[in-house]
Amino acid sequence: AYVDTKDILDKASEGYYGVAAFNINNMEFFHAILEGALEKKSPLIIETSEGAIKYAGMNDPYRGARFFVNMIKDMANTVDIPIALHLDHGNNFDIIMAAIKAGYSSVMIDASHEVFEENMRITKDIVRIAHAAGVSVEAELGQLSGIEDNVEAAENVLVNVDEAKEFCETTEVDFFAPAIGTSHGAFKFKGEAKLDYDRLKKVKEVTGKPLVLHGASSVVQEYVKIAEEYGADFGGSKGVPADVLKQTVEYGINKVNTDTDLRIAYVAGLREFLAHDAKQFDPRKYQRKAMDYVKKVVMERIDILGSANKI
Ligand SMILES: O=C(COP(=O)(O)O)N(O)CCCOP(=O)(O)O
Ligand SMILES: [Zn+2]
Repeated sequence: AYVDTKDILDKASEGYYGVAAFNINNMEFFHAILEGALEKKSPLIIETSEGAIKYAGMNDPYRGARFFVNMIKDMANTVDIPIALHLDHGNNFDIIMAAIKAGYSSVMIDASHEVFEENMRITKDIVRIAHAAGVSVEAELGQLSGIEDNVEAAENVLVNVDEAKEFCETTEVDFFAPAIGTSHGAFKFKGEAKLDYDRLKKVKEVTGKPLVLHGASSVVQEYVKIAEEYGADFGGSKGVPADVLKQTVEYGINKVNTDTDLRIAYVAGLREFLAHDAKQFDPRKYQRKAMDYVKKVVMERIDILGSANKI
């Protein structure tokens, strides 16, 4: 069934387990993810960034938003796991409105690069509009290093616990993303993967909200190696280890954003298949291994986060 993201995350917060939010840009990733979630009987959050919506809509965001809603809502209403569709890193007002109008379950307003008061003001406005339309809202405090909402953030700015308390009370966001040391992409840490667990625990205590971890991919070396065997160069790649991920769930993380792990698994499968089969040109065949690797990563992640059989 097609559900509100808030419903999935309130249950996860109650039960102290994590639900992965998988990013997609096309049909094949959606199918591979869905196969995995169905096999694990896990609730499923599908999310699309503004880039994904522009990509699917051939630069018409409302068309892109409708494409994803039609594909996902229709499928969701024919299967018996709860599925929500979330706008990830909403930054552009028109794209947030397009997602709400098209029928997304929830939207993220990411004004985390603004000063605190401004982030709060903008978020409060979006919450009012989204709630009036029955759509739940995510927002973020602090910054992940690397590219975020098209803004180059030089280094990590960790969430301030007192600000988090005031922010969540004032804006009434439904779920909240505290920056605790992760970053987007495949090169998250120079040295050891260290997250600020103490800060996370305090944010959970003072906000009581379902919490979101951005930049949560583990950068699974099994697939990095396969991709590199067939020509990829992912040297120096490092993600959030599974045991660290489990710790964050124990301290209150409930939505776990995962994009890079799926991208690496897919490109590993594609490279491997094409290196061994010089004759195949049917996209339903030459993408299958790539989709199988994505499905495997999805199922492994569901086991790590504890959302199997939680439907
Ligand atoms: O937090 C994450 C993913 O983190 P990951 O890189 O660790 O998978 N996300 O919000 C995914 C952001 C994807 O944006 P874009 O489509 O513009 O590349
Ligand atoms: Zn993110």
